[in-house]
Amino acid sequence: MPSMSAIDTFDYVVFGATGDLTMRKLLPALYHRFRDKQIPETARVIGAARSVLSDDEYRDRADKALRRFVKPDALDEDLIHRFLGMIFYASVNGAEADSTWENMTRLFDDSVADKIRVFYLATSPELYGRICGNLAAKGLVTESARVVLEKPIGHDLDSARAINDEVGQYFVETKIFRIDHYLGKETVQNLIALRFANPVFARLWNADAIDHVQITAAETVGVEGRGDYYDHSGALRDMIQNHLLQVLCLVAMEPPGSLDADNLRNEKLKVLRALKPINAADVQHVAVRGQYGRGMVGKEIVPAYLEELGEGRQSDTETFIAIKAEVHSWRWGNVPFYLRSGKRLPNKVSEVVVQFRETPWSIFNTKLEPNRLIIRLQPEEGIQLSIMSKDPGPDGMVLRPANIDISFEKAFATRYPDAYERLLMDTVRGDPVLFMRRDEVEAAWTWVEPILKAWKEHPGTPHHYTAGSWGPDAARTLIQETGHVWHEDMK
Ligand SMILES: NC(=O)C1=CN([C@@H]2O[C@H](COP(=O)(O)OP(=O)(O)OC[C@H]3O[C@@H](n4cnc5c(N)ncnc54)[C@H](OP(=O)(O)O)[C@@H]3O)[C@@H](O)[C@H]2O)C=CC1
Ligand SMILES: O=C1O[C@H](COP(=O)(O)O)[C@@H](O)[C@H](O)[C@H]1O
Repeated sequence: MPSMSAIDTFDYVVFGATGDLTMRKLLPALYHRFRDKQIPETARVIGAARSVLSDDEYRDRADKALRRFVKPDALDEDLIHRFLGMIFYASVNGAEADSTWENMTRLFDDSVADKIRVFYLATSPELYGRICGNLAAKGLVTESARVVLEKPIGHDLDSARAINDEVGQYFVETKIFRIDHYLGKETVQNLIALRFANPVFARLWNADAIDHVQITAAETVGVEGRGDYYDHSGALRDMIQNHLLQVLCLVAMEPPGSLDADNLRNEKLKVLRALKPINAADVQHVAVRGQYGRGMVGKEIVPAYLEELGEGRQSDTETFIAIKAEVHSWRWGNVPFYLRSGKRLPNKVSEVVVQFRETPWSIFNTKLEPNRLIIRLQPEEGIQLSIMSKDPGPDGMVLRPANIDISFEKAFATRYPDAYERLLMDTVRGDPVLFMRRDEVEAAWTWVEPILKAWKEHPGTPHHYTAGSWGPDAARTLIQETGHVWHEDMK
């Protein structure tokens, strides 16, 4: 995979330039790359949205966003000033052919034909096809142009296919970058290193040695200002269909022949296609959905989901989900993969827990805990291996679990770039290895679709959980049925 070396100059056009994602993630990511001298000063960032703003008015918003979302120690007045000078704004409705496209096209009048041009679509996905069609009709899609599609790609399999078909009319697959920011996280990429650069794990990575795997993405936040989007989406679409399934793929895939994009993505695709299909009758046994009520996260009393949505709103959208998945392959036999994600949980933590099988026989009086490999994706990125160890002392062979603990922060003493920094640079480089191919996205939708359908046909109320707890009791029961416990309950 490529390193963070200087990249060629480019024009980066962001549709959705006034939105939350651009302000919170994209502009800070570009600023950081500029600060590290990766982006040349001849590059341009062109914001596009319907709001009518001058370049300076938009720069003013960008300035505020940087001061709010970049850590103070990375803010430098001279750098900010120079970075803002690279930003332009075009007021245009990307979905309308007869909108004010001249605001954008004039910015390219003098542009060199082969300058790299990236169109990043940070709008609602229903607009992707129309925006691409209009870009093509206005002559903006040059040989060196590529398009970045934010997740979610669609709302279900049909809409994902429709978006892929539409965008595919204007960009060939190799020029389409479907972003899943989890793949840009250093620790998620490190799963590949852990598995394929360390034979000690490689030889144990199968059903003979592994009892089960837990993949958790827990958040303390609620839906913040994104209630309208979230209520239409829910945790299954928002987190499982993309981020957690991508992590599962990296944990479960066979070794790719190389790190070439298609080799890697072919292996991930095989995992998605090997997931045991969930039929309608199974849904209630393998998937638990929950919605948070009022509670306490840390020291803060927080409102219920319905209160956050707004007065009088009713909703059966899930803010928590736990699923038992199985990968039907020789390697994984009957190893359950438990996936779990939720908002308003006690801690912000994303992790993979690989629990190994118990010893076949014990010569000790102490109960032996199974070995566990905990890959902490965020925060406090690192790896922990819990092993049974002799308790020091004269009392004989008393054993207790102890941890081999690697903190990446201590081991590598470096700043962890935000996932978007890496991914945005890859879109300029034209490197698709950390982006989802069309068939992967559609395979992921194919797997989650029966759950979505079952919930639609039998709406029911999601299980209640109190904000600040680890989700509904039913999630505990789901995993206990196969004799397992969630990681936080093991302690
Ligand atoms: N926010 C986040 O943390 C994440 C967001 N995403 C995805 O990114 C996308 C954007 O999310 P977010 O920033 O939160 O959304 P927002 O609602 O905050 O922003 C939407 C943006 O799109 C612009 N817009 C809407 N319609 C048009 C149009 N017809 N032509 C041009 N611009 C338009 C809006 O500006 P205006 O009204 O001025 O046109 C605004 O800038 C969504 O697909 C979301 O699911 C994915 C992961 C995380
Ligand atoms: O894509 C999304 O991810 C975030 C969680 O990302 P993380 O990097 O903080 O783990 C989630 O809050 C949001 O709802 C979802 O759309």
